[in-house]
Amino acid sequence: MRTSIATVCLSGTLEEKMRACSDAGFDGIEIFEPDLLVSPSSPEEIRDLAATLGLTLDLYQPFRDFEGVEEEQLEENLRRAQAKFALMNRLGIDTLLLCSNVGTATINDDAVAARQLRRLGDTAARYGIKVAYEALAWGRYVNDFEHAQRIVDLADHPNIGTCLDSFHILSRGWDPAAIEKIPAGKIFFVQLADAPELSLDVLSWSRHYRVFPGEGAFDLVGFMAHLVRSGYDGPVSLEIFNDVFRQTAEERTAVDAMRSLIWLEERTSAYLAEHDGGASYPMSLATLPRVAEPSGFNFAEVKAENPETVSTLLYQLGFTFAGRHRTKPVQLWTQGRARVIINGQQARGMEPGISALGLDVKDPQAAASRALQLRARPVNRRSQADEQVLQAVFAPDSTEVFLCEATADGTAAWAGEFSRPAGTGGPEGAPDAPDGDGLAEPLISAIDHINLSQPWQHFDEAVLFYESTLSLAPIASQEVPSPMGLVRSQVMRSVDGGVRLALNIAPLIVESGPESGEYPQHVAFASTDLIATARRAAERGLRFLPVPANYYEDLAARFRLDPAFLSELQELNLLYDRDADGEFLHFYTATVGNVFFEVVERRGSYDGYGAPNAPVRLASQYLASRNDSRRGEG
Ligand SMILES: O=C(O)c1ccc(O)c(O)c1
Ligand SMILES: [Mg+2]
Repeated sequence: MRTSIATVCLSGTLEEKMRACSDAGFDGIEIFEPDLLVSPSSPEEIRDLAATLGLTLDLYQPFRDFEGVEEEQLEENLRRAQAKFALMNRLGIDTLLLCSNVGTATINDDAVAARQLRRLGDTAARYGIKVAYEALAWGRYVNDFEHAQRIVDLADHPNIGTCLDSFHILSRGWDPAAIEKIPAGKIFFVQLADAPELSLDVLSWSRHYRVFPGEGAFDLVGFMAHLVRSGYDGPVSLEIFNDVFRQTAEERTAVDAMRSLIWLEERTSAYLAEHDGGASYPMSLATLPRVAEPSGFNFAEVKAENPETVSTLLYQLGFTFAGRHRTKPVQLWTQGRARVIINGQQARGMEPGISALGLDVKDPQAAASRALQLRARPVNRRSQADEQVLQAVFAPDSTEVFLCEATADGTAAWAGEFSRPAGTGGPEGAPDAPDGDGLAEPLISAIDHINLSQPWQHFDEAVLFYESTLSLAPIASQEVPSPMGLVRSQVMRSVDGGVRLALNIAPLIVESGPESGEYPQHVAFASTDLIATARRAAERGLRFLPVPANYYEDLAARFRLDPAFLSELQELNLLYDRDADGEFLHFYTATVGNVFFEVVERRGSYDGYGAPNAPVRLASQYLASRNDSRRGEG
């Protein structure tokens, strides 16, 4: 598949955009006319730069408001087109995008539009140029790709064909299956865009909210399948009008864009293999190493200059100090299959915070290879010759994601690098935890989920990253009110729930709030007996996140709870939720730096995260941080 991207997707100058597209690995670009008009480079210089960068110049766009006009206006439009054809000859671009008329059309007659397009085709032919006619979703008379195709058919000119744009087709609800009926030779260009579901006029939706494939709600795999079946084999180009992308560093957006196309190509290939058997088509689709979804969390890592700020909480939650790393200032704390690494390296002056997570995968090499092919940035951590070489990549928010080998017995292959000298207690400053706590089974069995706050600008990118590189699927997102703003929460999970990541857009109060990316994040542990876990933690002096009495009055009103149970919840600052599938009990620790912990117990088949309780947590944390900063001032 030949990949292309419109320069309108990116920030920067035309020259910067071109370099970013080349670096990200695109085959070609569409030049968006306003980008050329403001460039100090001549058309010839742009042509040379493209050649140097190894980019093809696939399309010049957009040409507007041509057809369906009175005769006098048509002559004017042809003159205007001729000037652009001459310019395109200098650029070395052979295809022009013509949008269906949104402004000057006064004649609603396909025969007239077709006749006028034929005249345009005659002029274009003299310059060796093809015109790709695109039905804009808000076109005056032509807003449906099948209608545009009928006009192209009527025009019946070798230099007049169609441009298909997934946004205009899917936003209007047109059936993309009709693409298969268009003769491949008549599809001159294809543009792709995804978009979130919004109730908005199509023009505003298109100009501000388009996103890369996989970041929105459109079925682009289905769209691509129809396109491939049509026999089309030209460029597949991204055309994303998005306010955020236009403000983001162009290198970053170009990588996000490339990832979306690589992923879409793979998905389309898999879809066609499943639905069309061995059929072969002119467009060849590249695939990636197929990897199974991760089966669980291998570890969570917290960076902390003073490890005891974090290890104290872990001890109170019943974790055991499992040892110190042979060569680094790194501690391992475990309970059941839950492992938390406290990393003191390069942590000077930093608030404690989640720095890495490990996922259990079947084949770490294959998983890493897939992630790298999807343009993930590799993490290069120095390791000794006799240590496990761990595969890791950076998530968009810079969290390091380690791809670890899943073991049948739930042990970690790297754990042997940690040891606890015999006869010694816990690490200095942290209380020791007696092994096993005298219990047959640990109360905490595993990491249930990890919650990462995302800078709002990179939220869509993060969703696509986790879906494409790690095969986690997004479930419907939720909005939770907090005193600092609405928090959008998007859970990405494996099918069996072994891995659950909750991505939150961190609300920001610009003057006094935490910096983006420093909003507290948390690790949630699964307990088999939440009340016992909480009692032990209380005995060990845990600072629970306080829950207001109003909450428990509301609980009593909503659920008929046994009064003794209710007062036990209240006494321990526990939260409660129930749905048709089961019950959910949970509590939160106080926050240290930028991290806190949660413990959850799922009863029955409860599969959520206690969303109705999230506002309580956010408000309580807000209050606690206010009090902390007031104490700091006094
Ligand atoms: O919003 C527009 O004007 C516009 C221009 C060119 C396109 O290809 C398109 O899809 C939209
Ligand atoms: Mg378009």
